[in-house]
Amino acid sequence: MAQLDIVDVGHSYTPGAGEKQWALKPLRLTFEAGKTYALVGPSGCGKTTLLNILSGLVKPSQGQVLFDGADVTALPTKARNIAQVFQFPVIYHSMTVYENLAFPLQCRRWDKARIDAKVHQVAEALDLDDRLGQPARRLTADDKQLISLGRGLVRDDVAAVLMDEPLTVIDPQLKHSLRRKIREITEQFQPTVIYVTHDQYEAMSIAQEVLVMRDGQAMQQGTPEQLFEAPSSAYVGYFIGSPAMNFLTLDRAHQEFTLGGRTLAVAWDIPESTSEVQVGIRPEYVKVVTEPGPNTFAARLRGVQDHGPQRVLEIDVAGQPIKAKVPREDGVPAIEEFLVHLPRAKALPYSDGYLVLQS
Ligand SMILES: Nc1ncnc2c1ncn2[C@@H]1O[C@H](COP(=O)(O)OP(=O)(O)OP(=O)(O)O)[C@@H](O)[C@H]1O
Repeated sequence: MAQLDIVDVGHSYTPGAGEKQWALKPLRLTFEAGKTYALVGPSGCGKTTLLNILSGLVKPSQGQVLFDGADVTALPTKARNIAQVFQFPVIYHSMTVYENLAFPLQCRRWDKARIDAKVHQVAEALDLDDRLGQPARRLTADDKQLISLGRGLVRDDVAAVLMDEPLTVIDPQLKHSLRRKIREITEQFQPTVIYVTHDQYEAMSIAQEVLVMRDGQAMQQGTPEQLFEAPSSAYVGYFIGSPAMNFLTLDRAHQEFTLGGRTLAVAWDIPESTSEVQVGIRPEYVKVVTEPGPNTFAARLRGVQDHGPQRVLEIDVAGQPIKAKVPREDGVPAIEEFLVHLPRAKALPYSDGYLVLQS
């Protein structure tokens, strides 16, 4: 498995049209060997373009693609030694499940015993071991896609496994277990995986690192925890997490920040020249409390959404709408006006849509 580096890679499908036409704005990225990465973002943000640049399907307008330090930018897909899994299963219907999994290894002239051991290992990980003798054409679309995944993961000599929305055809009921299976398999076999999805849950549950994209730009790369706890922009705060992160506009006098006339006790040091400051706080950290104290603010209940084991309270604080995600057993505040606590450690400063970094 290889480390993949993107060095000042940018791409425009309309060469010569200028910067505004970038499908992928020039960027530098490193995908470390043996890790699983998700590229996530809305339709048209450049995920597939980046994946296709890695696979060699698209030659970038500028920059270099390195596999373990070797420049592969000019190499075609076939010469890059990668495995690809697409939205729809790519399998041989005339072959059995076993033959489908063994085929890429036979092509690489592995000996029979080694192929047999590997096929059984991967089939077991995918829960396909009881169906190895079945003709692949008889399988459901879900199981066919499992074989596609298996074929991608069976070769441990590939530089990387590139997956483009591989769970699109999967029954929603099965998606959850398949995500878990992909996570288990990648932990077991440790391939370098680049996984494209527009679904934040999929990205956060499968990948060790997630790259959030917007308009051909990498907005933030980090672990699921980093993206949740410290979004570097309001965009990432909105895109990751459900409901989205709350943003409340503050009044300020030098380094004193207030909300509806009450002080928000935070240890921020924000330049005076910084325009409008907002506090960003995840709905999970907004707590309904009964006793006034530091960082408690008067709140008014506007509505309640039922999210199964949790409830989302729609609240007004100082005339601004926010949401609180609370365990179901906490119940709904019995009165329309109550207090919410915004914990200092979870309150982050934003200005002009970006996190204001603290020294
Ligand atoms: N072959 C192409 N020719 C011209 N423009 C293209 C081509 N492929 C993609 N684009 C444009 O490049 C931009 C990025 O598209 P890309 O397919 O990489 O995004 P994406 O995030 O993968 O979206 P989706 O999830 O819809 O596939 C979009 O504006 C798209 O319209």
